[in-house]
Amino acid sequence: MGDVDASDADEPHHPEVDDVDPEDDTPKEACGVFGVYAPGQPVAHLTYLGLFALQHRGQESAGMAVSDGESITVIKEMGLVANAFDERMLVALSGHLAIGHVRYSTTGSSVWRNSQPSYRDVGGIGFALGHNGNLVNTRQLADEAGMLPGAVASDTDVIAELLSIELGREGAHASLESALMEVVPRLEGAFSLTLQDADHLIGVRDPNGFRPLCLGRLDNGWVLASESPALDIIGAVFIRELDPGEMVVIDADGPRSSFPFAAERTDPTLCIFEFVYFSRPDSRLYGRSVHQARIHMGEQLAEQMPVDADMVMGVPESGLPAAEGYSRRSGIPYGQGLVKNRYIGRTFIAPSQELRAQAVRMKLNPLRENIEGKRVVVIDDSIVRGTTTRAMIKMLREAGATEVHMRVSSPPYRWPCFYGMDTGTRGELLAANLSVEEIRDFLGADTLAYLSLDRLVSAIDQAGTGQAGFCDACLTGSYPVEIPVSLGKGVLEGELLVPSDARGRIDDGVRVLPVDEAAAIGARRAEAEAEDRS
Ligand SMILES: O=P(O)(O)OC[C@H]1O[C@H](OP(=O)(O)OP(=O)(O)O)[C@H](O)[C@@H]1O
Ligand SMILES: NC(=O)CC[C@H](N)C(=O)O
Ligand code: SF4
Ligand SMILES: [Mg+2]
Repeated sequence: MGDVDASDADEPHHPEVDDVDPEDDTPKEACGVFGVYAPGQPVAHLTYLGLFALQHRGQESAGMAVSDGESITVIKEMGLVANAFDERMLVALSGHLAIGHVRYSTTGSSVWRNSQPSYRDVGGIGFALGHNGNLVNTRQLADEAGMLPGAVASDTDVIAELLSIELGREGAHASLESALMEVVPRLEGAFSLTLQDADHLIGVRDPNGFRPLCLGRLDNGWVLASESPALDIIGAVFIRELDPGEMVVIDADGPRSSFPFAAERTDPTLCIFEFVYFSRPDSRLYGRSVHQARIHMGEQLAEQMPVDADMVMGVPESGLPAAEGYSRRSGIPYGQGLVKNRYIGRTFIAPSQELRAQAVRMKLNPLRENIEGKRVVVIDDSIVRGTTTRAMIKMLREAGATEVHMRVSSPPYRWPCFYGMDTGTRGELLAANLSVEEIRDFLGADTLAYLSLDRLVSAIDQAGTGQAGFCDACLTGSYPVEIPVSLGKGVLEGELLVPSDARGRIDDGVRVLPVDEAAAIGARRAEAEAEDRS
């Protein structure tokens, strides 16, 4: 197990685990953060439960830091929450304050050293930090602070280092809060943070609010979490979402707010994919039910792209609510056409190259009796590289579907994300270089249609009123926070930088295929054809 105390929290003495399978082509999650301030309560257990509820946001590593007012203990391990902690460990972790983290890496490879929380102890102030999001000025910050190559590998550790430098400046800061006021305005990109020192729990949300963060109340305490189901699971009452650009400090006097960012930087652009795919359906974002929003997406899709068919089915899990909506609006009966193996998470890793072709069948299996002889409308929330969708359609035809009409409850995913989701480069994105008709042909569907952006936004609006404003950069190429010319996951690890190819907008009239992207598409087609032959 990966238990360490604060004194050796930064020693990379654990076996390193390679990056997750490069063949896995489903969208990657954003991380999950959690924090609880609750004197007299088993905060380590509460953090365990909170992280369990956020497991869908990251499955590479899990960790927590617990303070008893004197010292902070950090425990982190590669893998799932259930693997990282056990009862014996949690019982030993007494304290009144804790933070927790589940990781899906976006800057810095998936190794124990980069797992979170990050811990530092400087100038008599020990602190731990958990981060959901991704900085876009990581290299610049590391250079400005004079960090030596290899000193840190993740953007989160850069934040921890900057805080350490501030706390180490003679007479500059008496508290973590004061150091944060200095450091967070220098960060650019996406960051929902939870932090703690011995006696304070702190939450910070970047001025765009790319990633969610909410505040909840326990009988005698307070909770911060990426998503509201993490509050439900520990019996906390949802109070509100933190505002973009807000910092909340919680201690014995309760929570207090401040806004450390320049007012002109505040520009709410919550990731629209939190509604489409990332967040749990039982989450509330911008005061709206994610489940209801997904149902409305399906209804809008039925209005926008109707089709004559016998049955509507969803691709489990996240395609199911939109399928319900499509069925309701179209009047075509809803049925279950696929069963998903519940023990395979979102980061299913194909055990070997040979087994990769079977990977989708291990994840999804058709219900022949429901499909045979039917014209089916298949609803999914998104297609990233399309391998899952392509294999799934083939499976449905083998199970006897006479027609397969694919409907996607979001627009084509054409641009890479730099704000906390790891989708790879443009060359890896199916819709980046192919027309809808070419994608339909590649997937082997009879028809294919995507929900328009206007209708997607209006579906979310139908689920409630209140704050709005979205990032839709992966759909439009319009990035709310500027991306440097080159930005890649290994920006601090000496890897060849991956060109972001991120600027500008799609010109639908002209498709320009850089040589490497054309090669990537060609290779994928050849691979698919080889699969077909086997
Ligand atoms: O680009 P593709 O290969 O077509 O993959 C896209 C699929 O991956 C995601 O589902 P995932 O299985 O990760 O999770 P879910 O069960 O929550 O829907 C997404 O919801 C699509 O179904
Ligand atoms: N997906 C995320 O939110 C990742 C957080 C951070 N950028 C990391 O790589 O650890
Ligand atoms: S680029 Fe896409 S996935 Fe990334 S934050 Fe924006 S909407 Fe979300
Ligand atoms: Mg899915």
